[in-house]
Amino acid sequence: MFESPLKSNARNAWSESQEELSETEPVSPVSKGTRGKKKKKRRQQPQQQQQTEKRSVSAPQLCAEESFDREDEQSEKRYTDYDEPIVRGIFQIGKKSHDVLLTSMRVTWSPIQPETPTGELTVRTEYVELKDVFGVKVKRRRSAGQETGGTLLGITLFQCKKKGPKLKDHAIHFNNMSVDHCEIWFKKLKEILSSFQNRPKSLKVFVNPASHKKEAYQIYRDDVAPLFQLADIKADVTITERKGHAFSILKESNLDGYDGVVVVGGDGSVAEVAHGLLLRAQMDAGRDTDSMFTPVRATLPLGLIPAGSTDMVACSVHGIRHPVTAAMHIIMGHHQEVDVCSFSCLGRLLRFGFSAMFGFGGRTLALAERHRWMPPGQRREFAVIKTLANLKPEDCELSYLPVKKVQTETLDPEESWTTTRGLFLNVSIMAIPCLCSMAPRGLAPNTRLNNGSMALIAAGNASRSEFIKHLKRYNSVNNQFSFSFVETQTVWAVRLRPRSQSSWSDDIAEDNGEYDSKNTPIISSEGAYPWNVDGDLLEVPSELLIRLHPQLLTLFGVDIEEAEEAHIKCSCI
Ligand SMILES: Nc1ncnc2c1ncn2[C@@H]1O[C@H](COP(=O)(O)OP(=O)(O)OP(=O)(O)O)[C@@H](O)[C@H]1O
Repeated sequence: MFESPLKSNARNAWSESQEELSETEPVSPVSKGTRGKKKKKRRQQPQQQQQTEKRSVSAPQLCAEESFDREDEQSEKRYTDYDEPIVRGIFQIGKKSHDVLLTSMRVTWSPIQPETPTGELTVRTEYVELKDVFGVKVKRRRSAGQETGGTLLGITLFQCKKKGPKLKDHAIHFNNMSVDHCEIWFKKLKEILSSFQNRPKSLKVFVNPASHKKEAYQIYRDDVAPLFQLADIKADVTITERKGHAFSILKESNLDGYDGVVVVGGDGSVAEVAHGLLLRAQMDAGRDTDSMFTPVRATLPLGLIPAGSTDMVACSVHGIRHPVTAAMHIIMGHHQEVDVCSFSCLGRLLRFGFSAMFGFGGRTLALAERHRWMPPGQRREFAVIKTLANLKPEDCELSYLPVKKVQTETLDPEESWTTTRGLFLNVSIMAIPCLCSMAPRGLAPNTRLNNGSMALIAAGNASRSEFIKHLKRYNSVNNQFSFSFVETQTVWAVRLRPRSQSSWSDDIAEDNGEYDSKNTPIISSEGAYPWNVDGDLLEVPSELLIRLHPQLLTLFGVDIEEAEEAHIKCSCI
């Protein structure tokens, strides 16, 4: 059936605004050559050509094999290499009429030009691969306020284009006012596009309206939803009302009809949704999460639209903090397997996640959380400065399972653990690189999204100034690990048991004199130690076990090698 007028106002407005683009940029030029002498027999005089053009406009050629004579077949081969032609016709692209051919793999077009007196003709053939096309729409001109009908102008293809590290949408207009002509092209293109299996058709979307500068909904509405509509993706949107809202929906709802889950927010939202998806998978598979279970993979891929303040997970999987790039990865169905950690205490699963920090990282977050009344940037800077001022090492027993040791030895797993006891300013465990503007190469630059291992980065006891130098190097070209007190390991599992007598509640006691007047709630529980797990505060009463689970989750995105350039400098230290 001939679709259109476009279904929603938003879509109409979007599509019609594309009509303003009178000239289409050239896309993927394939040949600039001379097709003169060889093609002489086929070349028509301008009058003949006009007739052909008129005929094609009212009657597009469906390219059944028998519809081409031998010579035509040869010329088609030149266009398509090996691809069978499906339909061929004439469209105006930009200001010129073009001979346009659809095959199952691409749309190819070349301008129809009169022959020169010498018979030489330079033809610029261009094409767009259908694997890069995510939408096709009928293009109509409508007057202001008109919602249906309108003059048919042709069809528009929407292409996903790579520009540096970004993905962008790009419209290519094929103008032809014949309804029959456009109908055939539209139907054929739709058929091909709907056959791409990885591309989602229905998504569950969570938008956290409280993320960062409270712009998540606007980002979704303006940058993402119109692209989903162009790609004919149905989006079931929940605007979360509180922490844990997305988690409870994922735990309890029927997710059968969805091809993926999308979160619009920051790392805290991503962590909540990733944990929800993974926990749901364990529940569905009957895993006992109160034991040393082997987790099953999440069934649905997760898309991340960055709208938070750090967006480390989104940056690690897209290489850039750019909502349109993130949306295009979802639409095109780019899948990236990602390693995930589980965090358990006393044999019980606390949560799934990507990264954890103990010591400086945990204390800073705990302090920032207690000052939620401050604006986010100010709160973080305050917490970093205050924690640095009170910098104290943690007395811990740190054990880890190094990757090499387990691979090369067939020992009892317990004997493979390496254990050290000592004072640590900070201990980080990261399953993914954790790229962010403050650490453009990543907090763990030597780990990859799915290399089957985690980075353990332990900063031992050192002076405040040495520790600050180490932190500052995350935002510079110098190696942040080339300090004698910093040790890195590639590991499969980590156990950390704090042995300090003083828990982080001591920091609160120190802090209370100054901040009681603000009525800041004390969120610590006696004897619990603060961990920063994906930007979320996790209070752990005793030893925490962190295990790596290779490729447990699929994200929409690609593995990137290059980090986003740091545009924002960290001014807090
Ligand atoms: N309506 C809401 N009001 C308050 N908090 C919410 C709401 N919906 C979700 N949350 C919670 O807000 C927390 C923080 O959100 P999020 O991570 O998206 O933003 P952020 O903290 O600004 O960004 P980042 O984590 O990248 O620094 C999440 O843990 C999430 O569960």
